[in-house]
Amino acid sequence: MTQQAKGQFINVGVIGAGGRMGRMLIEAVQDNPQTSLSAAIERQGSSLVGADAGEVAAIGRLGIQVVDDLSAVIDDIDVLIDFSLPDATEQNMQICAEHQVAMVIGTTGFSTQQEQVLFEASKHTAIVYAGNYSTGVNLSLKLLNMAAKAFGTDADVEVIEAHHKHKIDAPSGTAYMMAEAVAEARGQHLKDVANYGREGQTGARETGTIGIHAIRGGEIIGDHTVMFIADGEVVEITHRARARMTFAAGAVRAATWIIQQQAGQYNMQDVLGLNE
Ligand SMILES: NC(=O)C1=CN([C@@H]2O[C@H](COP(=O)(O)OP(=O)(O)OC[C@H]3O[C@@H](n4cnc5c(N)ncnc54)[C@H](OP(=O)(O)O)[C@@H]3O)[C@@H](O)[C@H]2O)C=CC1
Ligand SMILES: O=C(O)C1=N[C@H](C(=O)O)C[C@H](O)C1
Repeated sequence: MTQQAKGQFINVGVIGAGGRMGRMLIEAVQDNPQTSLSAAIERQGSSLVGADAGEVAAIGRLGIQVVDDLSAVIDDIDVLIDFSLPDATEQNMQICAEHQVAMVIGTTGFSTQQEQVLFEASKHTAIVYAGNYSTGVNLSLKLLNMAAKAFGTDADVEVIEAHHKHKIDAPSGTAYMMAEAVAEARGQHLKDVANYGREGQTGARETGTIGIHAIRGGEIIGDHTVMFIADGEVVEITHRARARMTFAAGAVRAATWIIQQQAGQYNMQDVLGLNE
């Protein structure tokens, strides 16, 4: 029987509780009628350890102290939401796999080896992993699939993303997902056709390649545009995030869904039923 069927809250732990997303996630967990914050975790040495998680998120006291050790609170957690750093998420996946605690992962910038850790962890527990938890971006992936199939390689595709100056990885996880959606629809592997930025004597554009470009500045929350540049016409599919809460609310929705799934790796399109 699921937590919901028993009429209880789903106990959610948040990693990176003091981060831009962590604070939003604490608020989103408390806003969702099915979920309740049961643990908030920060890195060792963080000045926030010992603080009240609700006060960190500016939503008032919750009586949950920020801790620096996931293992110490793992038994209090049904689903762990992790938007932090690749190295931290890598360790957390191993702890969750060992304790069979479900995860919702938003961290971007994984190495190939870290993607392998995710694959192994998902044999033991249910994990949603997505570079973007907004409904709009996941819908855009479907539109990109349609556009890529319609144009094939008759259109030159360029992906442009823009984010705040604090972002430490590039291109964004969303830009990768979008480029992958186009490549897959055209029967290509992204690694064979991606062209990251351009500089110097590049030569003429090669048909079938996908250009990917990252802009960083100010406090841009997250903008993505994919251009299909064909002879005589250009189609642009653009998504602009207006508030981080759209990602946080999506991740909490994913938490309410993943608690009912078998071990395995899922994405936000699975959560939204867009893959049915
Ligand atoms: N999938 C999606 O929809 C979205 C994904 N993201 C991704 O989420 C990630 C976080 O983004 P953002 O919130 O802006 O970044 P922040 O730097 O604001 O937040 C990261 C938080 O994680 C903390 N942290 C670092 N190491 C550990 C650790 N070992 N254990 C626990 N906490 C730790 C940091 O602490 P400290 O600062 O003290 O080091 C910080 O509070 C990025 O990878 C970003 O790309 C962001 C938005 C949406
Ligand atoms: O770091 C961010 O802020 C964001 N990261 C995600 C990504 O890398 O795609 C999602 C969103 O665009 C915000």
